[in-house]
Amino acid sequence: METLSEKDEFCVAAIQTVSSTDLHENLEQAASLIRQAAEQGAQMAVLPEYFCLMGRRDDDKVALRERPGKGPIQQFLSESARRHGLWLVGGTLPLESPDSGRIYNTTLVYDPQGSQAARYDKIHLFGFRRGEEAYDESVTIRPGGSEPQAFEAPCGKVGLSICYDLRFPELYRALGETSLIVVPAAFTYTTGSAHWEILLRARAIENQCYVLAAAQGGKHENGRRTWGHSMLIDPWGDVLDCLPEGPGLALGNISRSRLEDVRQALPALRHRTL
Ligand SMILES: O=C(O)CCC(=O)C(=O)O
Repeated sequence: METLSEKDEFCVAAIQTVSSTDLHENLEQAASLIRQAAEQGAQMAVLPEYFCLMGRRDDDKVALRERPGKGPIQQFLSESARRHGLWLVGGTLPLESPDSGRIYNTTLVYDPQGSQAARYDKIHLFGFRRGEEAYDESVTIRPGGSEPQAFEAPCGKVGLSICYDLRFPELYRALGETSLIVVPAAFTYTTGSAHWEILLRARAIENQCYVLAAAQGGKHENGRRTWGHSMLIDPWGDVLDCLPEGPGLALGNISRSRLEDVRQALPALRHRTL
């Protein structure tokens, strides 16, 4: 496996979608964007939360749930990773849970051979109510256990998180030192326009690592509006690339020397006392 010490840069892409209520259509959109990412040199691609379905009803995703290791969404992810020879962070998909009527909202990661390399079940479940707008994920989603999850890739340790997790900095601290944090998301237009970029940049600055956030971004068939602004942020907190709206990619390089420069110049990680 080629590592960053042999070649300093590792190219990553955040894929932004505007997913519909149709699984087939969504997988086609994802396939085309993964291909574009590979053509542009990405060695890792991250899909957004619920890239496979933005249903009309909350429990549409429950109906789509798969058993671990079986099912069309997992097959699609594994084949896509292998076909393009890249690391694929598979946004999120619904996996069965022990609760009847509730699923896990899960990120599965595949290596360039198409083998599953990591699994993370979303821990923090989004709840929001203001005026007409209301969400309560806990009705259809069972929270994952409180163990943070990460995997090793050529760019170093990659920490996993999903959407609303972004508001809980203790999760990222619990991951330990990472080169990259990935955030598949579907932030709402309302909360995203207020908080998304600030939270992402804060996580990059305080953990002195890259943050790659792949979002849903646009007006969906089910009436929901998502904020988009998929982006790559460097360990200094600079936004390297950002896609405001619509399907597409935010792309850039992870550089080990950039990570080391920032951590050496400002050794905040070593100054922690708690
Ligand atoms: O935290 C937020 O504002 C949005 C979170 C969200 O949309 C989600 O977790 O699905």
